[in-house]
Amino acid sequence: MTPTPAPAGFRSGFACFVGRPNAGKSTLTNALVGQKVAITSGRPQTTRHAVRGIVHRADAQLVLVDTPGLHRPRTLLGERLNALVKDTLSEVDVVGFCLPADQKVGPGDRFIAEQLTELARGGVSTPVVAVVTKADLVPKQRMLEHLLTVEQLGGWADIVPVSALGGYQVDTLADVLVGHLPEGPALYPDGELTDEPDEVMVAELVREAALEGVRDELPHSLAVVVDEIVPREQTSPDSPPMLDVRVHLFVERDSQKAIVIGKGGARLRDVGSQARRGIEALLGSRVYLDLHVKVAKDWQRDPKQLGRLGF
Ligand SMILES: Nc1nc2c(ncn2[C@@H]2O[C@H](COP(=O)(O)OP(=O)(O)OP(=O)(O)O)[C@@H](O)[C@H]2O)c(=O)[nH]1
Repeated sequence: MTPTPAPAGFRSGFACFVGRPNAGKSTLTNALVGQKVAITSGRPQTTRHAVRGIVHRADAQLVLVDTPGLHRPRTLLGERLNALVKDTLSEVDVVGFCLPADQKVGPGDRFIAEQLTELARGGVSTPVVAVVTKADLVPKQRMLEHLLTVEQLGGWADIVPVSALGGYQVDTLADVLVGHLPEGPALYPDGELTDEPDEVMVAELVREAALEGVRDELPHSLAVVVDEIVPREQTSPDSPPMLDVRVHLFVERDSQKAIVIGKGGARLRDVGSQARRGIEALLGSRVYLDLHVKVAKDWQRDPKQLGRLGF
C-alpha cells in the first residue's frame, strides 16, 4: 500500500524534553498530547523509559520522547541514564529544556545547560528551546526576571513560558517546536499515542503505585520487571477473557522489602489493586496481577544486574 502523500508544507519529527527532576516534563508531554500517556509523579526521577507521546495536527506530527531527568551521575544507573539522554538528544529534531518558573535557576539547571552547550560544541546542532514551566505559580514580575536569567544561561533557539496545568501557551509551544521540524510525511498512523511496548507501560504503572506514599525511602532503589503477560485459559466459553500479569519488584535491602510489602502484606495489596486498575485500562481486559518483591542487593551499581533489569 502506498502511503497517502503529505500535504504541502507538512512537518514531522521528534522532540524531547530535558530538565532537572520535577521540572514538569511529563506533565507537559501529557498537556501537548492531550491525553495521559507518560506517567507523572510528584517525586523526582520516576521517568526511566522514553515514553513517546504523539501530537497529531493538520499541519504536522510531533513525536515527543519523554527522557529521564538529566542529572548528575551518582551511581552507575545515573551514568547510564545520562548516556541514554545524550543519545536521545542527538537523535531528535528539537530539544525542550524545561526550567520551572517557581524555582531559582540552580546548579542542576546549569549542569544541563553546560551539557547542551557541550553537545553543540561537539557538533550536535539540535536547536534547544528553553521552556519555562509552571508559569501559573509565579507573578508576572518574577516571570520576567526569570526569563532574563534563563536567556543568559545559554544559546536558545526560543524561550517560551508555559503552564501545562493551566493550559497557558501550550499551543504556542507546540507551534514553536513544530517550527523546528523538517518537512516530511507523518511518521505514525493517526491516533497512535505511544509506541512503548505494553510491558514498559505495565512496569511504569506498578512502579508508580509502589512509590506512592513512601516519599523518601525508595525512589532510586526500586526496579520493576514484567515477567509475562499471558491470556488465561477460559474455563467456560462465557467467562470473560482474563490476562495473567506477573511482575517482579526489586529492592536493594530487606528493610525496603518490608516497606513495599507493609504489615501483613497490606501495602502490597493496595499497590496491586491500584496498579491493576491502570493496567486493565491500558490493556482493555480484566487482569490478575501477581506481584513478587525480591531483594537484589546494590543492583544500581552492578552492570550484570542492571542488564537483567533492562537498563
Ligand atoms: N502548578 C503547576 N504544577 C505543575 C505544572 N507542571 C507540572 N507540575 C507539577 O510538578 C510536579 C512534577 O511534574 P512532572 O511532570 O512529574 O515532572 P518531570 O519533570 O516529568 O519529573 P521527573 O520524572 O522526576 O523528571 C508534579 O507534581 C506536577 O503536578 C504546571 O504547569 N503548574
